Amino acid sequence: MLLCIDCGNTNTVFSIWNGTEFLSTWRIETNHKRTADEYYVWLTSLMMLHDMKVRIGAVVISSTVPRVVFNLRVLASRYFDCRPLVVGKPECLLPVAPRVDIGTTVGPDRLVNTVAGFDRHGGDLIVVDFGTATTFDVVAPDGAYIGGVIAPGVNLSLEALHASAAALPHVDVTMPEKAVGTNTVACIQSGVFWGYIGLVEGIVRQIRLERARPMKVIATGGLAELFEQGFDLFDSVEYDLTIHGLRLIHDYNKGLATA
Ligand SMILES: Nc1ncnc2c1ncn2[C@@H]1O[C@H](COP(=O)(O)OP(=O)(O)OP(=O)(O)O)[C@@H](O)[C@H]1O
Ligand SMILES: CC(C)(CO)[C@@H](O)C(=O)NCCC(=O)O
Ligand SMILES: [K+]
Repeated sequence: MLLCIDCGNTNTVFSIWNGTEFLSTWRIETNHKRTADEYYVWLTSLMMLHDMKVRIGAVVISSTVPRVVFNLRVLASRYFDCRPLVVGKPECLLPVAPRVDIGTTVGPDRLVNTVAGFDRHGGDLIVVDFGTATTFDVVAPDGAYIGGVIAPGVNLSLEALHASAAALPHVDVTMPEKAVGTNTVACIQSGVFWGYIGLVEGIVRQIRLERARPMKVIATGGLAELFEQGFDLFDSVEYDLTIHGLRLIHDYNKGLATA
């Protein structure tokens, strides 16, 4: 079985692929201090709770936090007796190389989203990921990542307001009833919610103008659903996009190794 690990700046997602489907998806806060032993105890407890008796024989990792990769490598070698495939490392090949400025390192999550989006929808695609940052990945007709947009994430924007303005409380994001807030919380919710609707609309419009062609827009990440309701922003919302891309990249590299 294949263990797919998607490590973001806030959360890390583990998912087990049995060759046909993902059996389970579990989420843990990202923390570079967590040891391989801690990961293993957590993982095996969840497997036992779900009555899963699986043998993991391969691991694929995408990490936007370079420091956590060390302990995840130890996890793979100590407990699963394998060398993990790490997206972004030279030994991990992609079906199509990204076309960006020389010396630029593209976030591995964005490369993975590109591969997954292209597999499901083909090229001329914009993948919007609502994570710690809100990213837009632009996929060319041949499946290459050719650039995109990095905007502050929704929760990050809310935290920044609370942290920097003495009178502004911590607020959870939600869709407000009206744009005109009649109390502080409603004002903040309006600013962030309608602000992000406008941000997505504006960025997509601008990318389409620049590319001068129709571009499909798909969304992923925990908050995609919130922005999906009632608005025509996305052609589809796919929560499993990153994990799907990890599996594809693993299969692609395995195919090359055995070819
Ligand atoms: N309605 C909601 N209100 C507030 N937060 C939400 C809501 N729905 C989902 N979330 C948050 O979205 C997050 C899941 O999103 P996702 O995994 O895409 O990004 P992340 O973990 O925040 O960032 P990263 O992937 O960069 O670590 C969860 O942390 C969850 O708390
Ligand atoms: C933008 C984030 C933080 C989104 O997770 C990540 O993809 C990243 O750290 N990227 C590196 C820079 C880039 O993608 O151009
Ligand atoms: K993510």
